[in-house]
Amino acid sequence: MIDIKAATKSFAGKNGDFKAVDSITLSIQNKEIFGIIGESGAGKSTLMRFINALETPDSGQVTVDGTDVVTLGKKALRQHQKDISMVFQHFNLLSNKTVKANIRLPLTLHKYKTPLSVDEVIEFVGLDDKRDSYPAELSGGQKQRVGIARALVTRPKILLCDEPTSALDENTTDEIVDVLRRAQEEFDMTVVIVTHELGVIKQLCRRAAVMERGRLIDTIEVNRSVRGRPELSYHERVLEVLQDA
Ligand SMILES: Nc1ncnc2c1ncn2[C@@H]1O[C@H](COP(=O)(O)OP(=O)(O)OP(=O)(O)O)[C@@H](O)[C@H]1O
Repeated sequence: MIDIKAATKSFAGKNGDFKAVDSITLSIQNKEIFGIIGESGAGKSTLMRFINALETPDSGQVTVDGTDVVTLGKKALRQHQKDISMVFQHFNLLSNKTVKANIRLPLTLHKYKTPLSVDEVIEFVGLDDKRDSYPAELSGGQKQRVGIARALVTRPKILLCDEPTSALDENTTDEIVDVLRRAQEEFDMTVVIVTHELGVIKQLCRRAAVMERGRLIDTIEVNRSVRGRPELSYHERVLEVLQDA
């Protein structure tokens, strides 16, 4: 589905150019939930942004669904980007629009072949009672549900999530992880998730790439038999961590 071959991207740094992504080769399968992990600045977001061509590698190939996305013309690029949605760390909601209007926004910007209905995605993310609220009236978890609903409404083939839970507390993180897992199953998407939170990878992904200073240092099969325990309450987690139970 997604094939990245020897992709490299340099940026200008204080001490001259440096490679934010350094000759990375990676395949992500259709309908997979794939994780990209690494410390801040490792190049995770840049690598993920190759997929929807928000960044273009200086050299190497990025192929999505058989199409080389590096060389696409304007029209084909727009079509490619319409098949891909993003979920952001800080939600990127418009504060002067209601939940419903935020979710509808992509449909007002472009024509999509088979969009979902706004009501359907609002129900899917569990925000029926908040449809007329404004972002300032929502919790962080609710804001991210809006972000996910907005991403789903166009019925994307690929969902790119950039630190989707990093602004959330642990229990809310588990709820959002659950929404993302259900979304992948229900809407049959390939999901790529960039995060530095290992627990999120463990709960969601079958495989994960580990990046360090622009390089792919490992691709790991995640052992999901010992997944996190989202059923624990906040108090139980506090006891588990602080008392090492
Ligand atoms: N447009 C840009 N111009 C210059 N430098 C950039 C640009 N985009 C990213 N970088 C630099 O490239 C490196 C990798 O950035 P990237 O955002 O891909 O890392 P990351 O692993 O996602 O880190 P974080 O979790 O902090 O976002 C960083 O040093 C960053 O400052």
